[in-house]
Amino acid sequence: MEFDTITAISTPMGEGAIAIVRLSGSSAIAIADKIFRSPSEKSLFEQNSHTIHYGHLIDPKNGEVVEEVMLSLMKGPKTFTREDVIEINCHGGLVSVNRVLQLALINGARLAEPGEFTKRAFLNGRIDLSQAEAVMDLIRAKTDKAMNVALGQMEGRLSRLIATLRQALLETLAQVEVNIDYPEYDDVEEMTLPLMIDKCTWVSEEIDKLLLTSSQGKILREGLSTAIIGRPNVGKSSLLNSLIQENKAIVTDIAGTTRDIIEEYVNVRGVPLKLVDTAGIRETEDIVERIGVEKSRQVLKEADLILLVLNSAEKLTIEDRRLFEAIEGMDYIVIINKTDLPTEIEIDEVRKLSGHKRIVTTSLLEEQGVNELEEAIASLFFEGAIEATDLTYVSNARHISLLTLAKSTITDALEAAQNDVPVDMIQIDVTRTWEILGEITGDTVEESLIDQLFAQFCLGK
Ligand SMILES: Nc1nc2c(c(=O)[nH]1)N(C=O)[C@@H](CNc1ccc(C(=O)N[C@@H](CCC(=O)O)C(=O)O)cc1)CN2
Ligand SMILES: Nc1nc2c(ncn2[C@@H]2O[C@H](COP(=O)(O)OP(=O)(O)OP(=O)(O)O)[C@@H](O)[C@H]2O)c(=O)[nH]1
Ligand SMILES: [Mg+2]
Repeated sequence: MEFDTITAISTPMGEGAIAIVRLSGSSAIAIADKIFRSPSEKSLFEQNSHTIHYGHLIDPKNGEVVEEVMLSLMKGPKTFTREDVIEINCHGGLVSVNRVLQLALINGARLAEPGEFTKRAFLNGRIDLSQAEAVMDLIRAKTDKAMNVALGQMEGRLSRLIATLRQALLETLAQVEVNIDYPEYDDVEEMTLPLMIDKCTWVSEEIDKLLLTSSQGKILREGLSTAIIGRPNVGKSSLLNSLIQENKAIVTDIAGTTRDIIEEYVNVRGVPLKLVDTAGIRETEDIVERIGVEKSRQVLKEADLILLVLNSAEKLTIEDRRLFEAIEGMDYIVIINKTDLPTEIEIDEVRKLSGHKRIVTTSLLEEQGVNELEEAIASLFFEGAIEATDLTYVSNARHISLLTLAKSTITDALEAAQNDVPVDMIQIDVTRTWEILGEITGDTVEESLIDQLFAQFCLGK
């Protein structure tokens, strides 16, 4: 496909020693040639692809030197976008980068939309939609594991699996057509239904496997939403601070210190946590504190994991017991804090209240027990997890919802086939499944959705 030539700043604005302005499109080299002069005065058209050149940017209107740069020349189709690509490495700093961008714009390039370079890689067939989405996930990845999931998807793992499933469905549909067109087989249904049942069962099982990875995949991507709860003054904010190894949350000996929700991302032994420090939960007359307590209850509802903090130096209270009730059935770890003080808490009672759940004792003041807690979090997450490396994870909400939809249409097809529903009815469900799976890779997706997806990218990507 032929597109106009786009340009954008591909590095963060106003940060860093060097910045990159990127151009892509059929006139990228011509535009660069107009504004770039190397000491050898050789035209860029005479240079080989994938070479880098030192020189100056010159304003062709007045011959003035605009910048000193390094320029990379990459001729299509072996480029990020499959088009001719020029990358100008200029000095960092807002003025320099903007000058270079202006020069490119004045000389025939158009300002790229967010994600438009990656969109071209998609439109020119170098990557499919799920791979393009992985590029975005990669930028946003907060941990090694999240990055590996994105890399796997970018390399086309999910795409290949989806393509295999679609191919199987297509072949089944083709075979059904053959059976219908050649009715020398006296019973089309008899020929066709077992084949359909067989293939639909396989596709359905594969979709199930993918969906099974989705909760872990989503957590790797977005972080395990982890709420720190407990009565006022037990050490919740101290816990947040020691997990993130910074003093983000205010810690005082005044009960009711934390009134708003504090959120922090941390990487605990490869598990990304979105940690939420909450206001201590108690009945309170203070209006500000009460709003905080209400929010804490809300956070509690949405959490994937609860860290319940108790005070070792006090007897269990009715509020502690209520908290145990509130988190029943959820994943939680009990932390008995302040073990440096004389023990008052009824440990056996805590064991009973928490059932089989793990209990960790800490003295956050003396920095004791944090390692054990980290271990408990990591083992909870990876417990029973299948070998993470050779799994194709699904982590993207759009993909998960499409897979769920595909699962329901293939189940419809399967049930119909098992109940001797006429073949042409089953064909509709199988075709629909094929279409839905195609939306993941972008084969059967609408243009407006494509635009919307790429618009979420950062500028210059
Ligand atoms: N300077 C710079 N660094 C960058 C990028 C970039 O665009 N520019 N990337 C941007 O995100 C990433 C690298 N990703 C890339 C992916 C594919 C191709 C590419 O040219 N693919 C060709 C194969 C080239 C070959 O075989 O030699 C192709 O698939 O046809 C280039 C970069 C990270 N670093
Ligand atoms: N002795 C002792 N004191 C601790 C320990 N951990 C925290 N503290 C102290 O307990 C007090 C309360 O700690 P915070 O972390 O603010 O408690 P919180 O649960 O966030 O309290 P609220 O925000 O008021 O609900 C502070 O004075 C801490 O220094 C510990 O292990 N031992
Ligand atoms: Mg607090």
